[in-house]
Amino acid sequence: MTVNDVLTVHGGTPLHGRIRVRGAKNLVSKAMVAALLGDAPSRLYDVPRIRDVEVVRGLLELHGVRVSDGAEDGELVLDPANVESATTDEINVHAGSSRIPILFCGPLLHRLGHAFIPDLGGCHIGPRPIDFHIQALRQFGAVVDKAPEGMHLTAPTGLHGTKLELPFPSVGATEQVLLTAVLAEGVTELRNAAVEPEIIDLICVLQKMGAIIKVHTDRVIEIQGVPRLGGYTHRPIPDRIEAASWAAAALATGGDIEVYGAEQVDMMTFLNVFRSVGGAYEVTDMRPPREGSAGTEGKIRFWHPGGELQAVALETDVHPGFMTDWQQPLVVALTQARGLSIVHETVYEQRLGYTEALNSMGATIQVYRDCLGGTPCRFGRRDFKHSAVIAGPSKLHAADLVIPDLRAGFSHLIAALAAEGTSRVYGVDLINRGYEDFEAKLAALGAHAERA
Ligand SMILES: CC(=O)N[C@H]1[C@@H](OP(=O)(O)OP(=O)(O)OC[C@H]2O[C@@H](n3ccc(=O)[nH]c3=O)[C@H](O)[C@@H]2O)O[C@H](CO)[C@@H](O)[C@@H]1O
Ligand SMILES: C=C(OP(=O)(O)O)C(=O)O
Repeated sequence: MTVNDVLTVHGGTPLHGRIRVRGAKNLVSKAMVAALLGDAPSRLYDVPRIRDVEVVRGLLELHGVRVSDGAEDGELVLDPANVESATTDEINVHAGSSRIPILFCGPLLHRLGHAFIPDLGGCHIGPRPIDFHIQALRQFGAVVDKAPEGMHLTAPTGLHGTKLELPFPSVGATEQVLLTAVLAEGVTELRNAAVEPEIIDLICVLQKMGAIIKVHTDRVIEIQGVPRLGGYTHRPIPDRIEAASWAAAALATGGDIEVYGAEQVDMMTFLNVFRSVGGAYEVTDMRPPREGSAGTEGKIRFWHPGGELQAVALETDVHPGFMTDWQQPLVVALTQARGLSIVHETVYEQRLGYTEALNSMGATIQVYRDCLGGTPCRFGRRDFKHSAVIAGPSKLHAADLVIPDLRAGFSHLIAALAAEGTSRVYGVDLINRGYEDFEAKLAALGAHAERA
């Protein structure tokens, strides 16, 4: 953290105005990796300027992919004509910066026959093992060696389709299988796959490149390996996590925010909870251009309609459940709801640590080891405080806060904006990992915040 990595936030002003979300962090970075699999350039639109994109761009360039900006703002052209090896030292510059490097395994094995993967970064919200990834890669025929400096992989006899079943519908492991299976010889069947909208969008990207992928019911995905893939041209799904984060900010501060680019279909579960808490929203669909009239972009307007917010019980879950990344920002709004809200976090075992900071601002949140909900969960009767009871409404007051991870960071920011007085939020640069231009957006919404 640098001395300048601090935001002074003067709270108590409702956020009002409009912002725009671009391509989803959790799709864009994977689509960029997918470009490695093609033998022709790919074109990706609406790429946000966020840290994870910079990391993936750096790693691709180290491996010989020419990445250039296209004519449109946010357009990237990725040319994999000269894929080449990079040294472990060069790659390790990106150690600890993102989770995406693990997805380079399959594409690099296909293109180079070997791969080196640095230690992963990402949010500290539990141990986040990669055992499903390694097990899957081994089943495809990869030899995986873990070393102190990172992970080395080879594929002495190539990669071959296989039958897999994930112990939990992991997003990353499903992507790992997709990015490996598309060029593997033969058929791959993946059971208990994740089916998040970002996964479906990645499948669309791969299909545009020439892949054959069937999504069956009951979380089964079948991939028919093909001998070659071309490039793609793709406009990604919008960032539903960022959209929900601004929605939570509108509710917590008593404000009114129009989120351009937000799409209802990917946010249905969030919208139901938002309405149950007492938030109001209005969906305006995108209008395609017609003869004589320009098209208009879709948006969702989120606002606090006045009156009291109501407590809710919610459980985070894999899609189509309530997404775990929506949890932290929404909990800030729940501190303003009357009654006892219950949150059962079933995806990550340690994603409630940030509630201590909210308590230091006047919230009343108690965390429990028990499962406070009916969704079967891997963390019950173990030493993980993964359920929370939030008693509200609480008057929040200013505090000094240190940002622990991306979504908790955004929730600290919302809490500081909702609180009376002036807070200092340390480590705000972490928020750039997943929220494009968040300081400019805050200013556009009328927030009073300045660096240091
Ligand atoms: C870059 C990206 O897209 N990040 C998203 C992705 O993370 P990521 O892909 O890392 O999340 P996973 O879906 O893989 O993780 C879900 C759960 O499975 C466990 N697990 C996962 C892999 C494994 O090999 N072993 C294992 O035990 C994890 O510890 C976690 O408890 O999906 C998460 C769940 O929607 C989101 O919160 C993250 O924003
Ligand atoms: C957990 C998250 O991301 P990552 O997997 O990149 O750490 C997130 O975006 O909230």
